[in-house]
Amino acid sequence: MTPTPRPYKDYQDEIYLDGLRGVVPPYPMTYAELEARAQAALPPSVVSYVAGGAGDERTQDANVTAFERWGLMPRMFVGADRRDLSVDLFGLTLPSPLFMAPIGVLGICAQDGHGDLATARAAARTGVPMIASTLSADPLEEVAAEFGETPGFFQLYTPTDRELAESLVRRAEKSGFKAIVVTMDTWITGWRPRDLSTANFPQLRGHCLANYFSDPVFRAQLPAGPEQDPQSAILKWVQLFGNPLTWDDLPWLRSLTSLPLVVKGLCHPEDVRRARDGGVDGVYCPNHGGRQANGGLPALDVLPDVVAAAEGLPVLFDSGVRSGADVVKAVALGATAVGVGRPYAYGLGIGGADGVTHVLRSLLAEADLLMAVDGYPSLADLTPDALRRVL
Ligand SMILES: Cc1cc2nc3c(=O)[nH]c(=O)nc-3n(C[C@H](O)[C@H](O)[C@H](O)COP(=O)(O)O)c2cc1C
Ligand SMILES: CCCCC(=O)C(=O)O
Repeated sequence: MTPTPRPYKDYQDEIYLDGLRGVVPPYPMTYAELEARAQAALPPSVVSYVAGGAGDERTQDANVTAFERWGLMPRMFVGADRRDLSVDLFGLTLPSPLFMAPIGVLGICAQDGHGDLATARAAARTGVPMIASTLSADPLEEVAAEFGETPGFFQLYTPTDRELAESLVRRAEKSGFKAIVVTMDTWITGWRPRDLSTANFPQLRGHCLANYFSDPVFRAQLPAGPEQDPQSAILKWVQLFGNPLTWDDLPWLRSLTSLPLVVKGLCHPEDVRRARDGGVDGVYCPNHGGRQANGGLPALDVLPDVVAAAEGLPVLFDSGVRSGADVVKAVALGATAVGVGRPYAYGLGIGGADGVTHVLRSLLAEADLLMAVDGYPSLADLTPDALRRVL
């Protein structure tokens, strides 16, 4: 089936039309303003958690500036009046390459504490898939129930207890998630000075354990229900959370599900090849937004080698994407789908589901308009040849 091309620029039309009626856009139109407004609206401890990264945050900053080193070459006489941003991923036709990267403890960004549900509603409205984190304030079944027609993916933090991992995956399958994304780079948290100086990390646990507390396998290991004895439940979670997996575990991970299996955190081409040989359906190349390891390469710089090593397997990318132009550049460098993290968390912080919807629609409108102006009517036209390195 040929997907109908979507004019994402319709968001621009709506904003101008509103302007003619005297309506001032309620949400910021640049990332800098979005970040500033969200950081002013959210409590300082939430800001330090969301905005912070590892070490002196050099890698986190480099993720963003890496995009400045690439420029899209404009092409004329193309007549790009209809753009097609659709993408085939795991047998699904997605309306665009954009997706929402998994964000744990997302609830704290929303006024009512239910940020996962609000984000899922924005996914339903925009068609932009959400990868729901294991670490959520709302059980995955309730998050999935908000997706509407938009497919959702479940991100697994693999616990040390295999039975619990299996249970989480079974629940995700039953709830209709369309892929399982296993995150490899965060079985232990990196050195995060902002969280250390506010010492707020332990408090976050009260806001992200709904999937564990609602899990029968987890509950069976507790002396009493988490409702009666939250302390024991949290201690049990600390024991079970981080599994330093090795390649010997990959066959087991693969056997967990017949859904598409994606491995998140792969940046080295040899790891990509090995994961591919181990039967994964997609590789996901981020550096966790610079939150885990400082001093590494910007994620965008490793993307071309990851794409080459993936040999045609879908490559999901995130880390540092802040604009529609960044989405276009990541696609041109070979990403099949492109994720954002902090931008939508900030959208949630300033406007709940509406704020997330605004952020996503703005990214899509900007990407769409860039493809129109520069003469790239479809994603297939966006190849490395479309880019030049800025010297
Ligand atoms: C507050 C926050 C929480 C995150 N939690 C998770 C998580 O639970 N699971 C995961 O795989 N990645 C998590 N990530 C990493 C994101 O999925 C993504 O890799 C990163 O945010 C992308 O970078 P960006 O924020 O620069 O767009 C988190 C990122 C942030 C900012
Ligand atoms: C224990 C990890 C918390 C969620 C996460 O992945 C992050 O904060 O980056």
